[in-house]
Amino acid sequence: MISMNPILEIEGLSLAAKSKKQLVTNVSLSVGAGESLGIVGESGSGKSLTLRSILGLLPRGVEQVSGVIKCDGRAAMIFQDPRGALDPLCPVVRQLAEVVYYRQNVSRRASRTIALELLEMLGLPDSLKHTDRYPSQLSGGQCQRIVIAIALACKPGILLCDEPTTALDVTVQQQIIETITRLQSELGFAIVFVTHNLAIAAAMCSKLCVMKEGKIVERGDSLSLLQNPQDPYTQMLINAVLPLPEFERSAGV
Ligand SMILES: Nc1ncnc2c1ncn2[C@@H]1O[C@H](COP(=O)(O)OP(=O)(O)OP(=O)(O)O)[C@@H](O)[C@H]1O
Repeated sequence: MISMNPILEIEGLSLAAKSKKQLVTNVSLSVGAGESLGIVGESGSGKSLTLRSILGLLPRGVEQVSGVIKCDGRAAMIFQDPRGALDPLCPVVRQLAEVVYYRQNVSRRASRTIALELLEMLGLPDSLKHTDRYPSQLSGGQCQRIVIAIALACKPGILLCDEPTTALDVTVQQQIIETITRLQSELGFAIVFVTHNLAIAAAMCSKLCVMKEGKIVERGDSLSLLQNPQDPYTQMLINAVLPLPEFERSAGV
């Protein structure tokens, strides 16, 4: 699965804990400009560590032992817990304007104007524009939209998403996924989307990598991988997606 015109290439990445325990082994992948790649796998399979290594954001106690990561463009990341990604003591519009100011190299006045435009792009209510609100005064979905706006303020060539909808309820999950997809088609950035939810990954991404115990066990186009999974672990993941119950249309129901 080599991408033409790759914006991100990872070659032979291995990560280990300070205790020498191997956490990620020989992971290689590439993502083309404007492409979306989903990384799926159960908890602890190494998805987040792989994603974090792209930005050099490995947690304390984990180190890269081999491999090369080439990212040919700006990368921005959205995390699982939107509230935790925001400063609780700073109004959200000010946080957004601050990133615009430093990343886009514009005046303070222009940074606020651009921040307000980003709020609009993310479909956030007008009330946020007039009164500066703190993260604790926003819903989880609104906080995640602010986090996405902050990521977009960096004008990324690639957006790294680490389970960005896991902490949200299902209807808000759907809205956030639609928002990311819409912005991708408007702005053209590539996406790496990490999730344990195969259905979400397949809906969002044209290509998938399946990770198990720190290794990629299968990869391919989303549709063919779902229709014809080769690895028993991928088959198990697909079978684990619960089907909707069929409602009986019996008399009186
Ligand atoms: N700071 C750390 N020190 C030691 N081991 C760690 C550290 N952070 C993560 N690990 C281990 O690395 C492995 C991979 O973790 P990672 O967070 O990448 O998994 P994941 O697939 O993203 O899981 P989840 O879906 O639950 O977030 C796990 O076994 C985890 O316990």
